[in-house]
Amino acid sequence: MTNRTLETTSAAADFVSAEETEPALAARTENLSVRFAGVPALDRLDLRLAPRKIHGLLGRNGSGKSTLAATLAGFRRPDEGRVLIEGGDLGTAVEPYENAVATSRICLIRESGDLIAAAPVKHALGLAASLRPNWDEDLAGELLDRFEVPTNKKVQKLSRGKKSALGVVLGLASRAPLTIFDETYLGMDVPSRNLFYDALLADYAEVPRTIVLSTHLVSEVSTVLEEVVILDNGRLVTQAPVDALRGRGASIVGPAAVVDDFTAGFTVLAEEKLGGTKSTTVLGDLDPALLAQATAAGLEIGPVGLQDLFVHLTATSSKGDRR
Ligand SMILES: Nc1ncnc2c1ncn2[C@@H]1O[C@H](COP(=O)(O)OP(=O)(O)OP(=O)(O)O)[C@@H](O)[C@H]1O
Repeated sequence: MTNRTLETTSAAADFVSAEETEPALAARTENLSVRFAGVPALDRLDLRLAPRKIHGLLGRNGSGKSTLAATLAGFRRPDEGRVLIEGGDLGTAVEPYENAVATSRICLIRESGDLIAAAPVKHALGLAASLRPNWDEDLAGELLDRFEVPTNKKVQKLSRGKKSALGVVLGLASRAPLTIFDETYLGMDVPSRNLFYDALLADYAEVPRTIVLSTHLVSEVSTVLEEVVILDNGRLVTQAPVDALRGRGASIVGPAAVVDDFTAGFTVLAEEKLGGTKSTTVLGDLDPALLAQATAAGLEIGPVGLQDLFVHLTATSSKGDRR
């Protein structure tokens, strides 16, 4: 056996053992409804979050993302239906609400931070270390340095961006089998958010676990996500792997007149023109004959952008009964 084969075999073995030994939780909702003063924020949701995947929870403002995140984490009791969490050392499926063991395995980081404002940052870190069974002190230190979060300051004295960064540090270093970031990183500037995405992917590769990123910054997170849940008006619009979603349409690029000719009859999601070149994003399947025709006409075909699809799906769904 060559060295290279040996290395490959050992890397594969490491991967398999990480898959088998690292804790990760699966979650599902069954007919889940949550109402505020009788108005549904979540309306009969049935969805599944597979373990060891990075899920995007996408929706426009007020679509129910935060309510779903809080209910998944056991912060809120469903009005109807249920949330079930399973896997890891939890054994069979359990409802997280008022379940101390389950909630210690779920880390929800919210924009509000849920931190004691008057306490120093190091107090928040100490509390997380005592509550989180998988807390990684070294990772926390490394991330605090990277995001330049001062640990002696009181939480309330941090800028919005540094508070968000503290949330990211707490969320990642907790290494919880189900980790949910509810738009926490939105207070961070673009370079810091990029640092977050890099840190998330690097740590996820080391300790694969179930991650949920709730956001409306769809294009920015699209390269990080494996699975997507789209909500609108408290209802599930779609749930699918990112690749499958991207296959629901295509972007066609080429000379404007040729693109217009080719895309006539398709539902157009987006159009962009630069000089004589045009890019049109369409919905629908391009069969092999059409693809061959496009290539012969000198057109370039690519997958549909997640953002274009998101805008289309939520716009269509919102035409119904808005609350
Ligand atoms: N505590 C509350 N009291 C009353 N209504 C609420 C409460 N929390 C949420 N809602 C309502 O529930 C619906 C869903 O809100 P939610 O915050 O879950 O949406 P979201 O997708 O997270 O929105 P955003 O992207 O703006 O944060 C909205 O209509 C909102 O007004």
